[in-house]
Amino acid sequence: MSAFPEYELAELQRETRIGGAGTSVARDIPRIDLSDYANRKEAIADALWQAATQVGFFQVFNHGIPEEDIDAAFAVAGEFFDLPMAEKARHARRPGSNAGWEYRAQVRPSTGTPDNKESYQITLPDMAGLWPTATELPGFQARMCRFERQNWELGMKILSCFAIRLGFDSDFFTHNHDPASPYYQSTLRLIHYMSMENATDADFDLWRAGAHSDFDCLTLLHQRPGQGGLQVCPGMEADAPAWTDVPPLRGAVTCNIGDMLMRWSDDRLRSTLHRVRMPRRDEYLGPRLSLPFFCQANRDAVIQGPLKKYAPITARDYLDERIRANYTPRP
Ligand SMILES: O=C(O)CCC(=O)C(=O)O
Ligand SMILES: [Fe+2]
Repeated sequence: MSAFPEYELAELQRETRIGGAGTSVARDIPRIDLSDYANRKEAIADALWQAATQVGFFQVFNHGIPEEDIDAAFAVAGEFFDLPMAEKARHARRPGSNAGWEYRAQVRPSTGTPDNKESYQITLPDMAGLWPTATELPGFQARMCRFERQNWELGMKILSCFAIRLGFDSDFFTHNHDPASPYYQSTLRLIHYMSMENATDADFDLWRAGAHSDFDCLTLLHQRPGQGGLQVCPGMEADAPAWTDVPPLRGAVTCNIGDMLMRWSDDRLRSTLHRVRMPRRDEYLGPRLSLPFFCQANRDAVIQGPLKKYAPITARDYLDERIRANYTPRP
C-alpha cells in the first residue's frame, strides 16, 4: 500500500516506493545495430522487440544522427545554460506546460526532493516567447529545431518496428506523433546537472534525477562520455530495486520505453525505472549535460492497446496528470 494514496495512476503509486539507494548489480544492456534499416527492418524489429519486452532499456548504434550534429547540439545547450539566470528566467516554463526553462523545480514522486538540475524543454507548438533571441544565442533555435527533427525521425523508425509487432500499421505511431498537428507534444529536453565540485556533504545525499519511469512512448537519450551517473532497474522491481550503471558510449543513443507505450501495448513493452545518481567524491565532479527526446503521442491521440487491457485515455489527460505530479509538492 502506498503512503501516498492520493495518486490515482498506478504508475505514480509505484514511484512513491522507489526513492531509496537500493543495491547495484551488473547487467547487460542490449545493443542494437540500426544500420541498413530499410533492408534489415525485420531483423531490427526482432531485436528491438526482444529488448523492449524483456529489459525495456537498450542502446542503438548506426542510428542515423551524425555525431557532429549531436556534438553541435550539446555545444549550443551548454551556451544556453551559461546565460545569466535573469536571461534564462525570461524563457521560464509556464505552469502546466512542457516548454521553457526550469531551475530545480522538478520534484520526483519517488524522492520528494527537487532534482539537482536545470532544464530547458522544447515542445514545438508551445514555444511562443520561449526561444532565446538571435542576439542572446545566435543559431540556437535553428540547431535545436534540426536536432528535434533528427530525433523524431529516429524515434519513428523504432516505434514503427513496435507497431508492426503489436499488429498496428507500420506508420501507426508516426500518425500519432504528427509534427504538423497543433496537438504535437513530443519534447526535446536539454538538461544541466550542476557541478558538484564545491558541494557540501548534504548535497551528495540528493539525486541528480530521482528514480522514475518516463511518461512518454519512447525516450532517446544522448549522453556525453565521461559524464556518467545514469542507472536503470529493469522489471519494475520496486520493492527491492537493484540498479545497473549505463555508461555513456560514443555512437550510442540510449533508449527506454515509457509508460505511455507500456499502456498502449497492454503491458507487453516494459517501461523501466531509471535515475541519475550523484557522482562519488572520487569521480568526475563537474557538470553533466544530457539531451533526452521524448516521443509523446499528440494530445488528441487515444491510448488503448489491441487487447484493450486499459480503458482509453487521451495522451493529453495522461501527460497532464504526470506533469502535475512532478511540479507540485507531493500530496
Ligand atoms: O539525464 C539523464 O541521463 C536521464 C534523464 C531522464 O531520465 C529524464 O529526463 O527523464
Ligand atoms: Fe527519464
